[in-house]
Amino acid sequence: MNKNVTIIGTGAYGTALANVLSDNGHNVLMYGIEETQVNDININHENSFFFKNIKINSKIKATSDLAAALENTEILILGVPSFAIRGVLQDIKKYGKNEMVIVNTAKGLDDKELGLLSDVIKKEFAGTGLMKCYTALYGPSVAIEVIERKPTGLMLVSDDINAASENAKIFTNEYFFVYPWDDIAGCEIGAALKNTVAIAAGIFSGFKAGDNAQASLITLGLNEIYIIAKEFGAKVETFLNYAGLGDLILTASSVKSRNFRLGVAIVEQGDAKTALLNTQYTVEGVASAEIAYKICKKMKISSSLFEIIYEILYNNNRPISLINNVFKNVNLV
Ligand SMILES: NC(=O)C1=CN([C@@H]2O[C@H](COP(=O)(O)OP(=O)(O)OC[C@H]3O[C@@H](n4cnc5c(N)ncnc54)[C@H](O)[C@@H]3O)[C@@H](O)[C@H]2O)C=CC1
Ligand SMILES: O=C(CO)COP(=O)(O)O
Repeated sequence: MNKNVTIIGTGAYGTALANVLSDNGHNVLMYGIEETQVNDININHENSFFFKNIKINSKIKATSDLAAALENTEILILGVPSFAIRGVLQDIKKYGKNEMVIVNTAKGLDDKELGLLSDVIKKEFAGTGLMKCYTALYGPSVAIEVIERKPTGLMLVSDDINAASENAKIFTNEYFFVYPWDDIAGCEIGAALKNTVAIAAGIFSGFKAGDNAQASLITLGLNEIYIIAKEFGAKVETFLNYAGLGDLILTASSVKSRNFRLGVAIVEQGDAKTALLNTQYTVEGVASAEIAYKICKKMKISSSLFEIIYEILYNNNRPISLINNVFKNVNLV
């Protein structure tokens, strides 16, 4: 059955998902704060700020009026970066009218409590009557390839596997394959921290560290992510799957990843401070690096990669220190 879907955010990923859901016959309304993007979607059927010369499904509509956007919503997709989630939730609570299936797509953690963003979202909606169930979408899915309708495998995760199964069907089609899963902690920590590993992989690439080194770095990253995620009750199986291994491989090896490209830029521009000043796009791995570092300190977890990358990003340590030190004294599972 066709659903009324509202997407919060007219960014790259929100637009890509709008296209998938519109292809699947659902009624898609995007809410954006950038008037030019809203107009581009409605008038030209493009979101050219993110995707040059690419037409999106002409049935997709956009608005900058949040109350109107939430009028008949059955499925609500949070398509904004992690830093914007708390603010967006307050707005949704103000204007929301119906009980909605929440689908989070932000790949980040909660910087205030050093915990899961899903816990923040669930807590904010508790008692409002606005949340039918909480779900989140994770997996290797760079927006440009989704817009190009290239095959993509993902996981829709929820505490309730039946809710995950039911809502996975809304997204699934012949190029977008969504598998239901029930390990929110594993998926969320995997998705947030793979971005930081991708920055490290970009630094390795910038220094031409070699293919052996890249493969070892990705393996170390997966180990360290799992060691952290285990503390939150994550399942090991999540890390063998699209949300864990899949998204890590993609982001830590593709120049289509903004996190990977930041790592390369850090080497090209000499240090993280300069590269960050020149970065204008969303790079979730920077905030995740600080959160991972603090979680490791708090939980007394020894983490070679996350400690070194934190020092590079936040104390402007020399990027070469990653290559020189990351494989010394590692903690492997
Ligand atoms: N781009 C990608 O390939 C993928 C991105 N993601 C995740 O999706 C999340 C969003 O990423 P992108 O779409 O790539 O970011 P983006 O930078 O392309 O777009 C972010 C959008 O959020 C909007 N926004 C910011 N604050 C807002 C607010 N308060 N109210 C309404 N809109 C607001 C901006 O106007 C912008 O349109 C991130 O957590 C990212 O990690 C997940 C999978 C793939
Ligand atoms: O999460 C992503 C693909 O799954 C997108 O990665 P970037 O944010 O590094 O571009």
